[in-house]
Amino acid sequence: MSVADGRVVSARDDLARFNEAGLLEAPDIHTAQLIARTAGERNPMALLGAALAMRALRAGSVCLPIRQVHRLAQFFVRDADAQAGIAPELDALPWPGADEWLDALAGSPLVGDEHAPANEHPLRLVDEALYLERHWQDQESITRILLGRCGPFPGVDGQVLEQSLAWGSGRSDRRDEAQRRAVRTAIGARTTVICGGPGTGKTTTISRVVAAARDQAEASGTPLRIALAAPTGKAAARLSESLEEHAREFGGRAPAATTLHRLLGVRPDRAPRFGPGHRLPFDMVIVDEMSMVSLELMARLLEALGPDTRLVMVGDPDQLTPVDAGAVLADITAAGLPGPEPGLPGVVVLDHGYRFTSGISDIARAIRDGDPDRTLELLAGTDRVEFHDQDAAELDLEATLSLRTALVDQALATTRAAREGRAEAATEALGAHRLLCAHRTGPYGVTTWGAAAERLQRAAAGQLGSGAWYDGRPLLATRNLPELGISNGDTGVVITTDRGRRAAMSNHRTYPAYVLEDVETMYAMTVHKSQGSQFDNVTLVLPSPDSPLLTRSLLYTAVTRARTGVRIIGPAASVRVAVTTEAQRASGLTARLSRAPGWRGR
Ligand SMILES: Nc1ncnc2c1ncn2[C@@H]1O[C@H](COP(=O)(O)OP(=O)(O)OP(=O)(O)O)[C@@H](O)[C@H]1O
Repeated sequence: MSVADGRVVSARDDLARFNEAGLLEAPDIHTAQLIARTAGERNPMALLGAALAMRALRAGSVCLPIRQVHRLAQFFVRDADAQAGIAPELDALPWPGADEWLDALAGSPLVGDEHAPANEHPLRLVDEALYLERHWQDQESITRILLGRCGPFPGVDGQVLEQSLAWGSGRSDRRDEAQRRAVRTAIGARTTVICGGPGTGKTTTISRVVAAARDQAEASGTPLRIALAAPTGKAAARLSESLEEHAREFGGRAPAATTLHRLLGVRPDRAPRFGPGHRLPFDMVIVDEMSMVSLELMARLLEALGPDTRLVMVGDPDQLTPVDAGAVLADITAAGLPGPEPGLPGVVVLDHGYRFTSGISDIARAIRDGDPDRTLELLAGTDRVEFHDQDAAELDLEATLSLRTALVDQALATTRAAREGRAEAATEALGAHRLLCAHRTGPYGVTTWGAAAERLQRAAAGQLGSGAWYDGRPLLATRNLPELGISNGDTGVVITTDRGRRAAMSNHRTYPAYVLEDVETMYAMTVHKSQGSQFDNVTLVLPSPDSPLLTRSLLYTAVTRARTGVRIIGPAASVRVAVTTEAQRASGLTARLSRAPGWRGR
């Protein structure tokens, strides 16, 4: 068996065709062949199912729904093809008929059914979808635990809760009502989801939930046992920082947020420290940025929670999904979590934007609604929004005055602050504008656009030397450096201080060059990397309409990174494709929850 140019030489017949088309890659085929050999399975349809289930997982799907495999397979793209904007040609491939394929899978020794004992088969076919056993078990675990966690949390002091909810009275604002409902549910229910776009008051609401939980603890004479967590170090740091800002308003300090991995004590090659046999010792666990939590992490989190711990999940289900398989926030939201009492659902939606200029939130809404005409109409006629309806690869940066000006102004402001050693001013100037690309490489990618922006900005700011540590150099951390308090995705600027050249990072600390190994120069970044950050102005480079990376959540995430201004470069056809393409992440979670007796109608 050998691999040449990503082609698996031993892949026979159908598998070879799917491999050549770029749909299946070496790990998918090798794993499928290995498990088939172990079980003595030779049916090519079973092998193809197994290999595609592996592939689906790498594309973020928890299972392979056999009747929708064609739709899902649009997203099974080799990374190099995706970056080059090449979509797979699905029609030319020898797809088995769905009925025949399902029969072959049901009869295969590789595949168990819904009632098969755990771990007896490597795969499982349930509701016409093929799962890898481990992911089926995670999905079942989530379903079972969530079902047991619906409804009211016992022992809530209703009178104290009413007092906690009495903020803003006198200048009461109807828009606060959703936030009040969120706090009421978070305190009164075992499980709550609070969702909303950027600036809808999610963090404000978290701090109010913490204050209300503290009121409950004080009333019962017990200490407050609360944990705050997020899926990434950067998101955890950002949450801690925002809560600190709110602390004055609500009295007392919120506990520092940590990563979910750290909270659970996730260890390589061993079960996490906290799990079914050793539960987390909290009355409440609040998880922010839930849209980035995978199926597997969600299963581990729920398994570590006892019935006496409330869970509050906060996030924006319309944002890009996690790197690993699953889209649990969107799935649970779609299933409609039951709340603590009739008329009070477990999912609370915050839909008033407090931070955006209304133009950007209108565009975000049109994208979220999947309305390409309205999106294009708003892009053309909204203040502080620019739409360059053209192929971005043909754009002349020098001749595009508004973008050129934005880049030059940013370089001058960043460099001036850097030379004067003003760390905060330098990082602020860096955040005044961000160039975002959907692709990493190629004519629409970060490498091309970052290089063009670098040439322009360095020339404008007079940074012509060849050394890496020049004033104003924008930085991006590419790894978590917990000992330095730096998270993967943190940005910064090289500045001159009386202690020499240092990196002023977005965590408000400065570091000497020699301690920072895993940082890159950042003149542009991918939309994925930008998730969880906001900038005053954003320029988004869209690829051509045939790019398999163009999806609604990508465009929504990019546009909602901007606080005040958005510029989009790309043809209208690409906007249309993005708005109308929902990224497909197959999962059975919504269906299993919705179907469970007692889920709805509680
Ligand atoms: N009820 C309210 N009345 C007035 N201002 C509010 C209210 N809720 C939030 N804000 C303000 O709106 C801004 C955004 O709030 P917040 O940071 O809580 O939103 P968010 O949803 O967490 O945003 P992001 O997703 O970007 O983190 C803040 O300046 C906050 O003070």
